[in-house]
Amino acid sequence: MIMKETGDSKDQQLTVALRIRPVSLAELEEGATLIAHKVDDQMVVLMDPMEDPDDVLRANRSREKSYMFDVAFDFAATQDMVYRATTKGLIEGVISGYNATVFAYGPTGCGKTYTMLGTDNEPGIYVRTLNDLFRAIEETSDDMDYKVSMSYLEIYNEMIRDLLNPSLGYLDLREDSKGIIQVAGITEVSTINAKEIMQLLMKGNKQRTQEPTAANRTSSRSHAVLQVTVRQKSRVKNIMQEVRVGRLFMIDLAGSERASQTQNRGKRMKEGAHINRSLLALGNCINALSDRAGVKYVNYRDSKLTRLLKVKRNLLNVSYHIAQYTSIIADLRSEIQRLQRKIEQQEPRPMRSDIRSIQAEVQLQGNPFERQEMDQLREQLISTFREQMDVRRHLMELENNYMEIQIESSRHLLAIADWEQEKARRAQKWREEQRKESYSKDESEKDSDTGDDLSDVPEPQEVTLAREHIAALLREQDKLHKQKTELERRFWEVRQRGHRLEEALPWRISSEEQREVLSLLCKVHELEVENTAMQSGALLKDSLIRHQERTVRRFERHRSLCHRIIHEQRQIIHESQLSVPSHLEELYQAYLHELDEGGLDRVGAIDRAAARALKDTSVPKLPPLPVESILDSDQESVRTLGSEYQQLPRRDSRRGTLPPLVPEPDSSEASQVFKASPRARQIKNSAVVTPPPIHVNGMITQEYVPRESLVSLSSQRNSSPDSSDHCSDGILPHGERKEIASGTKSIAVKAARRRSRVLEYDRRNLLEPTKEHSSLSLHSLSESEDPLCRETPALCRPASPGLQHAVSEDNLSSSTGETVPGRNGPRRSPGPWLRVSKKGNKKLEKREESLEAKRRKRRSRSFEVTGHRLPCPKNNVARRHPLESSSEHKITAAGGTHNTRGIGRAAVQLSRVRLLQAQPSSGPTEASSLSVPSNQGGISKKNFQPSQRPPRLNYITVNGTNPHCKDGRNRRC
Ligand SMILES: Nc1ncnc2c1ncn2[C@@H]1O[C@H](COP(=O)(O)OP(=O)(O)OP(=O)(O)O)[C@@H](O)[C@H]1O
Repeated sequence: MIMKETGDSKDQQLTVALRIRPVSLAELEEGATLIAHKVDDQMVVLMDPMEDPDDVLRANRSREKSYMFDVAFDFAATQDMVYRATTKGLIEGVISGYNATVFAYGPTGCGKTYTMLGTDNEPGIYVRTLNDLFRAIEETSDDMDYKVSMSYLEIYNEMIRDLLNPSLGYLDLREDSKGIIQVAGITEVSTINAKEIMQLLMKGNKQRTQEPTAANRTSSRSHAVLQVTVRQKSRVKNIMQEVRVGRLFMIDLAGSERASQTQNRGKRMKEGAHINRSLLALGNCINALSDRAGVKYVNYRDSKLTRLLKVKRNLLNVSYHIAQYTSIIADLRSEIQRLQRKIEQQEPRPMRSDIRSIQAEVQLQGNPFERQEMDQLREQLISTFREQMDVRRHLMELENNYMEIQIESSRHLLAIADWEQEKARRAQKWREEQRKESYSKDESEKDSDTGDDLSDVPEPQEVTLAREHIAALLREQDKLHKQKTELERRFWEVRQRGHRLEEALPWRISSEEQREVLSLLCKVHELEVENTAMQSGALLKDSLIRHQERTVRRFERHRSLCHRIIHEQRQIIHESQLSVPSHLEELYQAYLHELDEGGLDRVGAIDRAAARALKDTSVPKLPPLPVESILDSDQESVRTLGSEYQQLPRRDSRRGTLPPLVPEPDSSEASQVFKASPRARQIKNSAVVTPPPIHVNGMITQEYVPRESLVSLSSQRNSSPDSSDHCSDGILPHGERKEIASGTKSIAVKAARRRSRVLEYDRRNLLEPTKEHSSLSLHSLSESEDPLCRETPALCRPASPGLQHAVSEDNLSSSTGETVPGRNGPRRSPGPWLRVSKKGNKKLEKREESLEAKRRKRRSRSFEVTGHRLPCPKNNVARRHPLESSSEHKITAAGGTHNTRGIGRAAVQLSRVRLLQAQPSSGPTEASSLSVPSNQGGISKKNFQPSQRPPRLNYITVNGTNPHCKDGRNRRC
């Protein structure tokens, strides 16, 4: 019987095969009969040798037994059949680093040695296995480096002897540091010669302890173990070299016997006892290993055989020493050099066909006169093309510089605007202090100490420097503009010259082939020019995308600010239990709905996606540049971009109705303040396709084109020759910028004028017909700038005391010399807020009026600006509206008491909040695009606060796997 075992303890495979030995001649002579019969490939029947048909008492008690095996062979089976069925399949595993054991088990004389060792003519499993093993190694030796060693030993009476060198005596079993059992001092033979191995084995087998027994004349009284070790490692050098070791044990066990049958006595009997004990230990181990329920402990120590066969992990990782790294590196270097030599030896192949070499070939075929003519023409063409390219490149550089100057200018303008804002804030503070002091003094004293001392506030050095820089940048810009105009003119001329040469080709060159070659040359040049134009376009596009992304980020920031303001105001309403007009409530519901739907998030997402798409898209192929508009290639990119904007979903256009941006430090405040400047209008009318202009109270104040885009686009506009008449910078008309630089007028003054114009316009067109509207100019200011105010006046009421802030005492319109109509017009019902204010002191009201009258007389030459700050975020909001002051007279008109001031302050705050929302609004028509269906789902959100939005639940789905096994154990299944 042959058993084979493979794998480690977690994956045992045990195959049991049975071969029925033929009856020997001697046995036949003794009248023996065959009692084992193979029924099929797996079943064997063992007849009852004592069966006697005449024995009536045992007639119905047959002792016939059937046994099942993995494979069953009868006496006709050959050595090769047995080998193939039991052992051949193990070889692949062994050379891959697995262990395997094949052993022959059975009673003495059953044919174990014959099966394992065999004869010269009929070699058994040992030799056949080794033959196939060596063959397999040879087949894979290109990639792997193998080392095969072999040892042959016997275990006799629990003692180990080296069969290849018996003189060594008995050997010990030892376990090394890695837990591998080794036979200390055993002879290991490294050979791949099968014949040699056979001789060695035969020789070793003769050394084996054999004694004649009653059952077998050459009975083996020991276990013979042939151990074949295959070590392998990859031939590819690596830092961590993996060495795999596979072992194959082929064992010819001593025959199990019954003392009664062998009739052994004395020494033989003692041998038999050892044999049986070790076979029992082996049987126990096999049973334990083959127990599928998972036996935790396998007792290998009961016999030397089982200890030797103990299964251990057999993969060794060898960390190579640093010296070996050096050798690996050296190997790799030499490999690189070898490959480099190989590349060098290869014939150089032309990468692409060169137009000039083709031309040379063609020329060789033409006549000398034509050749000369062609040479001349070619030279002319090439020099023209070269010149064109030079000019084009120069233009690109200029445009780039131009853009940088504009960005730099924007930065300085922002610094100036910041200072104006700061100045206004200080003025406001100062006025408040003065006012407080004035209350504690009598009337006569007030006249002497209420002068305007702020005119002497020294300007910080950085602001002065900013003004100087702007002046220098303006000069630089002028210079660049002139250079650019000149270059454009040159480019035009050269381009025309090239065209004329191209047109002259047919009549100057008669050879069709040569004409073709020159045409090709022209084509190549055209492509080069196009390429340059594309690069220029790509640069512009990149810049626009960057600006756009920044704009979106700013919108998002601003949106979160609005959320916060709405939320806080809502809380005040809620806490004060104020009644909210129904239309305002509807708007609020619409706002909540939008939040729920994530509409604004989608807008942001669309923006980002569009920007990404633009970024990812390769530079679009531009159409051939017409000579007359070659310089407008960049504008073409802008157009493309514009059209891409247009293709965005409808919602995207709503961005135009969003509030104005809170500028970032690098953006241009001026471009914001002067958004209605001629320059901006020029851009609006340019070829750039943009969403509809944004109306604030009927006036076009801003286009959708982001401010930063305005800055960058301006350079492109200026690239056309006819742009020279316009302002030379991208932000402001030249004159205005010079004014800023010289500091004769502040930006604030300019903005105030514009604001007043808007105010006046609004008052006339929008507010007066609405009798409900307040006559307070302060309210008017806020309402006039907010479409929401027009639709929902309640929104524009003063905020609760919780939002009170300081109030400017200046009249914006009077400071700019323009009157505000309707100041004394009908007042809006004060509502609950005003009711609160009316509790004020009338005496104080009177005093306030009187003060106001005096102050108006002393009003400074220019208006005073205030810089109210919202609680958060400080800078952005404040900076955004440096000029949004409210005037003292408004307060007076509202009642002139302390309490009324309080109302006014609150109103200022509220109006500021709303200004942020309102400024870029598109008026009523566009504003409608902002509104979303109010609470379509009919869900009541009356008490719903933004902060109380239900948490979003994320469900995590684990696909198909249960972290716990069926058996409940927490391990990977
Ligand atoms: N399949 C076979 N075909 C022909 N002869 C066989 C076969 N099997 C065994 N024999 C012969 O039977 C005899 C006993 O065989 P063998 O020595 O191999 O038995 P064994 O199991 O090794 O006995 P022991 O355990 O006592 O060593 C040998 O002479 C051998 O040649």
